[in-house]
Parts: sequence; structure tokens; C-alpha cells
Amino acid sequence: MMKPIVAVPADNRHFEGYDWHASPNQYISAAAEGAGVIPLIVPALDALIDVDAVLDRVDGVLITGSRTNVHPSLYGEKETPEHGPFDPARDTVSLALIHGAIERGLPLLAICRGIQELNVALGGTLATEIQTLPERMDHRKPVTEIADEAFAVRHPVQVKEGSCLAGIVGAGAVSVNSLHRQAISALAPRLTVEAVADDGTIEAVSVIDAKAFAVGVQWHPEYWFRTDQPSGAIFRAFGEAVRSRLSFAHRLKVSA
Ligand SMILES: N[C@@H](CCC(=O)NCCCC(=O)O)C(=O)O
Repeated sequence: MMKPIVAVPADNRHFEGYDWHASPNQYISAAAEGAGVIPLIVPALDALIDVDAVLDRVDGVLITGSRTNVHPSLYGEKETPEHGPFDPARDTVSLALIHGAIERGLPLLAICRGIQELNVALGGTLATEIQTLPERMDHRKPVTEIADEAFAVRHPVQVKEGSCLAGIVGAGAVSVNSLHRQAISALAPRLTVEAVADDGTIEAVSVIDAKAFAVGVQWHPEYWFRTDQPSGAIFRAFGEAVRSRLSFAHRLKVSA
């Protein structure tokens, strides 16, 4: 069977004097090696990207984390300095990929900014600077230049019995890393909670009645997919869902 292709929305970045459509290697490598798929970075060019044309050609969607935040106007809030920085072109492409993947039954894995985009795409809201809210832990990235320290496992989440994630990593406590200052506030009506942190932060969700794997996690399984069992299992499960979608589409084509 052909290798499946998974769409990954790019971030807009400026470095070396150029504007780039870029995606961090940790997601691209985890998709290629951990899930066994071909990652296809989709430029964040706002409405110039025909997302339907992309979705016609791919077998799954991986939404990455990013330092930027979803623009608050997309969930009905006024912009403040605390909401930034933004990447509105990524918002446009990413939210369209999420909508399209769910509609078409393409497997979807959404990580960090990705779970936040998934919640906003389906009508939920986000809280910002969650470390300032009563009884909440500090979920922000540790201050260090060493990536292994920044992405080190920091706190447990409780994975719910009977959830999609429990079928992958087991129910109960799973240790995760944490590099975010926003989190889900009002949960979108089509989402169900799969895991929570001890301070009540929603750490994982899935789409109710999804036609395929459709999971979001607030942590970063992509960083440790080679060495951490639950992280590797999430990427393997995503890869299996994508392969089974490709073989289903292939069978349909052959029988047509
Ligand atoms: N902007 C959101 C999303 C956080 C996220 O995706 N972090 C990954 C970036 C990690 C880094 O800073 O290197 C938030 O802060 O909640």
C-alpha cells in the first residue's frame, strides 16, 4: 500500500531576513517516524489556500503546537496584549483543516495550540494566562535554552476510563510535559474531555461521534515519541488510523 499523507498547517515565521512557512521538526519527525506517514506542510497563506483541494489529496491531519495564540475574535473575545502573539493566516488554514477533517472522517491529531484550535473551531473558548487563575498550576514553558529541559515531563494528567485515549495509553495517571499559558475554557459542544490535570485544566479531548480518530492533547507527545511509551503509542495510534483511512479510500476506488 502507498504511504499515507498527512496535512500539517505551517506557522508564519520571520528569520534569516525572509518570511517562512515553517513547522518545527519535532512534529514532522514524529509524523514520519512515529506515525509512519508523509507529512505535508500546508502554507499559512490564509484564503489563498484551497483547503478542500488539500483535503481531497491527504489521508489525515496533524495540527501542531506553536508559540502564537488563536485570535480571540474567533471565540468572541476582544483582543488584549495578553492574548498575543498572533498568526491569523495559520488560524484560517488550521481551522479549515480541522473542520474539513472532521466532516470527511479524516483522522485528526491536534497538539497544544492544536487542541486549542480544535476547541475554537467547534465553538468553544480559551482562557489566557491560566497561571494567574485561582488554584491553577503554572503550565508555562520552563525558562531554559535546553530543549530536553523545556519539554521534560512535569505533571500527571488523569486519563478517563473508557475514553479513546485510555484505549491507547491506559486509564489513570500519565505523566506529561507542559508548555502553554492558554487552555480550554468553555468546552465546545462536540468535544468530550479525555484527560484532566490535577488543577482541573482540560488536557485532552476527542470529538463526539467522530467518524475517525479525532483527538486533541494539550501536552507534547511528539517530543518524546521515541523514548516515552504513551507518547509513542499516541503517534502509532494516529498512524494506524490514517493507514486504515487510506486503505478504506483505496477499496472504495477499486470497487467503483
Ligand atoms: N500558544 C498557546 C499554545 C502553546 C503551544 O502550542 N506551545 C508550543 C510551543 C512551545 C515553545 O514555546 O517552544 C499557549 O501558550 O497556550
